[in-house]
Amino acid sequence: MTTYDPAADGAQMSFDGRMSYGDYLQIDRILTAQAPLSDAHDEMLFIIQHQTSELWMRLALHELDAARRMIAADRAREAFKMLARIARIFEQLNNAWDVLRTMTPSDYTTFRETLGQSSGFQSWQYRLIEYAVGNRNLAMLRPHAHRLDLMARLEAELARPTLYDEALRHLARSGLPVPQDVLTRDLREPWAHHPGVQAVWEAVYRDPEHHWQAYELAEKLVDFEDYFRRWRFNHLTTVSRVIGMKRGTGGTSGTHYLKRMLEVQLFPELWDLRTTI
Ligand code: HEM
Ligand SMILES: N[C@@H](CC(=O)c1ccccc1NC=O)C(=O)O
Repeated sequence: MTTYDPAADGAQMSFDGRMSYGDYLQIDRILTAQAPLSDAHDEMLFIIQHQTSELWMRLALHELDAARRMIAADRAREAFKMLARIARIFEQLNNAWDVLRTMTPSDYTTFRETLGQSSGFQSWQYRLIEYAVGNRNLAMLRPHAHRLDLMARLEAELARPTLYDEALRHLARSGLPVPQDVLTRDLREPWAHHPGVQAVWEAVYRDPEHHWQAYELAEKLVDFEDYFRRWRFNHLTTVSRVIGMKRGTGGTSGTHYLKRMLEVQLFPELWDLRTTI
């Protein structure tokens, strides 16, 4: 059998002056951005795990922005596709923990010191996601105070309605009795459980056929929160496996802090209604 020659099949082989794969995707820039500070074998894994996570977070933010715009324009059906994608992105991030978990405590201690006081706690994209979906803790702005550009982005996010705000405004426009104080709330505040909102969602879930779009939107939100929680849980489990009860490099109590974050509920009424309907 003769060796297969892709050129004979028509494959383009000459990229002098033509845009190639690497040009379009800026592969050189991505693949020169790994700079381990130690000789530890696992530091490359650690860096790539975080860099790929940040890339997926970039896409999640892109989708979250578009989903909110669609809901604000009463084009909820188009937002469903984006919300489904965001949940899948989180599934991807969840699966990625399996790779990092191959790093034992012995492996990690060989380079943990080189990380100094840096920590995922300072990920501004992660904070933007938390803010976009309603977990608006202003204390989390402080690690970014030295970067005015990032502060401006985080502040701009805090001035915008969250995903949940947009969903509730959409429901109000469609005629459901969303309480007025919810629609005019201080957007910089974290979401607080509201009985009037729960009553609206209860009405939707008691009669899905009459509120099909609101019902579908609610399930998309729950799905997202479900995957997001799994991410928090996987993080906590990985951290317990790798550093036990040690304090975090970012200065927090470590697993204790992460356990507390696991208690955050983004859309509390959507969970509580399951008990009451
Ligand atoms: C061996 C692996 C890891 C360990 C031991 C670890 C440990 C920790 C600890 C202890 C904290 C609390 C903050 C502190 O004091 O440092 C934290 C926060 C955080 N980590 Fe990790 N982490 C690991 C992997 C990752 C990965 C792969 C990501 C993905 C981007 C990540 C993202 C974050 C984020 C976003 C926070 C802030 C969470 C929040 O404020 O709710 N971590 N991590
Ligand atoms: N907080 C971790 C360090 C850590 O995981 C980390 C360090 C630098 C950049 C990203 C990190 N990932 C998540 O916190 C620790 O205490 O070991």
